[in-house]
Amino acid sequence: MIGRLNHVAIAVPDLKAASAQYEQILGAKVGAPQDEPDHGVTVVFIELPNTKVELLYPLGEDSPIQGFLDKNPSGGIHHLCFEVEDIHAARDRLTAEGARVLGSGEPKIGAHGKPVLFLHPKDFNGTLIELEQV
Ligand SMILES: CC[C@H](C(=O)O)C(=O)SCCNC(=O)CCNC(=O)[C@H](O)C(C)(C)COP(=O)(O)OP(=O)(O)OC[C@H]1O[C@@H](n2cnc3c(N)ncnc32)[C@H](O)[C@@H]1OP(=O)(O)O
Ligand SMILES: [Co+2]
Repeated sequence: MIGRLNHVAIAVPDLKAASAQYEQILGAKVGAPQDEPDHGVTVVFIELPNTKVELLYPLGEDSPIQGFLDKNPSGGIHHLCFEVEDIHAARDRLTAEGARVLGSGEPKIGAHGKPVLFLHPKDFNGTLIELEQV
């Protein structure tokens, strides 16, 4: 069911500093910040030959990543995003297997304009999983 690793997301305390680090110290191709109010984050994508890094910074009062940054003030790996062909079929299969789909259970449009869903970290070895339909 899951396909390619679309991105590894890192929550950061300072988006500008983290972007500069990837661009200047790690020599990566860093995109411009994108506000995603529907998700409560500002994101920066870093294109790599085989996947992407998604830098995340809280946007707005009730950002879903604020709790994570409060617990991890220097930042940390926040989630893995896997690609799926059919996000509704994936959701239904995962739910049938007892996995918790976060939010309403209906996919939202993510940063790439594709439907995304999130699976509870406690059901996947302490790792927040995002699914993106490609
Ligand atoms: C623009 C979209 C973009 C894209 O790629 O297209 C994105 O990726 S948007 C990314 C931001 N959106 C989300 O993360 C949505 C899904 N996340 C959530 O709903 C919350 O973050 C949630 C429910 C996973 C955690 O929320 P919160 O931290 O406020 O809740 P708790 O404190 O109750 O946490 C419960 C439990 O889980 C642990 N936790 C929290 N976040 C993570 C994480 N990222 N990885 C691993 N574990 C996590 C937290 O420490 C608690 O554990 P406990 O042992 O009980 O302390
Ligand atoms: Co993501």
